[in-house]
Amino acid sequence: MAMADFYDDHDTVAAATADQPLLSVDGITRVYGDRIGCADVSFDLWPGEVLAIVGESGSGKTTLLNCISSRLTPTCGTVNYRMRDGASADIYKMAEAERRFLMRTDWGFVHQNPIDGLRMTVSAGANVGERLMAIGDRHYGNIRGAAIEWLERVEINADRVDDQPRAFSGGMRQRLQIARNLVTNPRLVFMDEPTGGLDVSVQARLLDLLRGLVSDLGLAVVVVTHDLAVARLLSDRMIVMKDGRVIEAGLTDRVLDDPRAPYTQLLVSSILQV
Ligand SMILES: Nc1ncnc2c1ncn2[C@@H]1O[C@H](COP(=O)(O)OP(=O)(O)OP(=O)(O)O)[C@@H](O)[C@H]1O
Repeated sequence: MAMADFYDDHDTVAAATADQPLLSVDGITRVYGDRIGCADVSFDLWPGEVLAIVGESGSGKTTLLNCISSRLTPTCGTVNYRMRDGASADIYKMAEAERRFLMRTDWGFVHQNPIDGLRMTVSAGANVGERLMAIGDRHYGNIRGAAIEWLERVEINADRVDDQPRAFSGGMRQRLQIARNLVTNPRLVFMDEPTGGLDVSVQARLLDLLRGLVSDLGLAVVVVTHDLAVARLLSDRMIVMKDGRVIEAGLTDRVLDDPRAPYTQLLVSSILQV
């Protein structure tokens, strides 16, 4: 497929496939030797839907996120993604180049630590512009213009465009990482503890910004968090993991207001007591 054709007919296809899942995860299991990372996880993610994966440390959240975002090959199970042309593709049967293209364009991945998702020794503008170049944009003026527009959208002053992220605060770096991910207009963004490691007031501002962007752009998101407040604010639906397995799933408000599994009840009540 020619890069320039990538976004053509997007709206037509999006309308035609709105009643089909964007991502279908079926029986995903990943073991590390005899240790279970995650076991037999299945769910569908719909276009524009935000799904939170919650659970305590070691419950398998990151393993699952990496398996469904093609960063870690599962031991068994399948992940099917509905491409922009409407066809469903098994992400582990794609050619490597096709998968990499998908990750640079239609998907985003926001790491907990912005250092893992940014290039620290190139300018903020280049960090954002680089993703546009990956989809074939070669016009310097356009790229710089889009980068500045995105910096402003994530509340970074345009006059910081030539600064390197090394000179940014933790919150600014995380917002820059978000801009870098969103500039290609992805349909699906994976986030691993996007507000972890930040001060509480910085977290609140970032969450607010993320919530606005997700809703304005109609993004589908899978967000891993151990923080139920993040799940409450961002997600429509959530799955609760324990020892690598899903022990409860449902609409976020339902799970948090009326948890059914004893473990979820414990999680929820421990937060309420804080
Ligand atoms: N590379 C690895 N090698 C061996 N075991 C691993 C590896 N990565 C994860 N595990 C194990 O898999 C299980 C799930 O870990 P995982 O990191 O997915 O959990 P998590 O819920 O994301 O935890 P955290 O919130 O602390 O990041 C744990 O028992 C962990 O020790």
